[in-house]
Amino acid sequence: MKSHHIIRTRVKICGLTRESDIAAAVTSGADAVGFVFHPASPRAVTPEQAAELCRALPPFVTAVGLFVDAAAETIEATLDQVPLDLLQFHGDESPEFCARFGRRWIKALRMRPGVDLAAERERFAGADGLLLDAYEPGRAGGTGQCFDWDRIPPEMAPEILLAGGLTPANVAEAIERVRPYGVDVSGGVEAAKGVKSPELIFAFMQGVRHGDQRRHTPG
Ligand SMILES: O=C(O)c1ccccc1NCC(=O)[C@H](O)[C@H](O)COP(=O)(O)O
Repeated sequence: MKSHHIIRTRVKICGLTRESDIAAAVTSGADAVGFVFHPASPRAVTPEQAAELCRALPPFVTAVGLFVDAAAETIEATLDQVPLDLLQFHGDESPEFCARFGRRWIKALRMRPGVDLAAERERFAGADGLLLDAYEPGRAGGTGQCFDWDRIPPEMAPEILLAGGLTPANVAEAIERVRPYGVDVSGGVEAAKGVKSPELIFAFMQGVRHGDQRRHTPG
């Protein structure tokens, strides 16, 4: 992914399951919505459900499909049914696997101890973006946990999507400190697992706007 001089942090709301979630994300100004095609997740949707939810999406809002070490046939069958703009690979997929679907794709990297971000960035140079998420042993993602943002090399920040434990209360600080290309949230805007809260989505988007003001206010 190319580095950009960012004046507005992009936002993806992940794990939407209902049409009212889409309405809240869209009306609050989210750039992207994520559908989790990982059966073990409490936010999982079927291709049929996701196709229906995509019908509620207006132009200029990106539909992202999230997979965790899914079989190629499963992903292809999903793509046959759902008009996804972008694939998000959240498991141990290789760069070659991620690229084989002829779609734009991003790779999630879990911030396990000792992860070599420079090496991962080189390995996934063909990705359209890298999403950094918290590491919790035995869980693939959506942990609701933050990782230490100081582990992100500043020169990488304009290319990354920051995820993991973001909430309306901490997103402004995250943006000011990390200065990422975008932020990604799931649990922080939920009333219960898999049930998004319109109020929390609006509050999160307000937090992003505050963060954007702070990232451009000289120290
Ligand atoms: O949401 C899940 O349940 C999930 C399960 C397995 C892999 C990834 C999953 N979600 C990924 C995301 O929703 C986000 O990319 C990110 O992890 C943010 O989650 P959160 O910490 O809850 O904000």
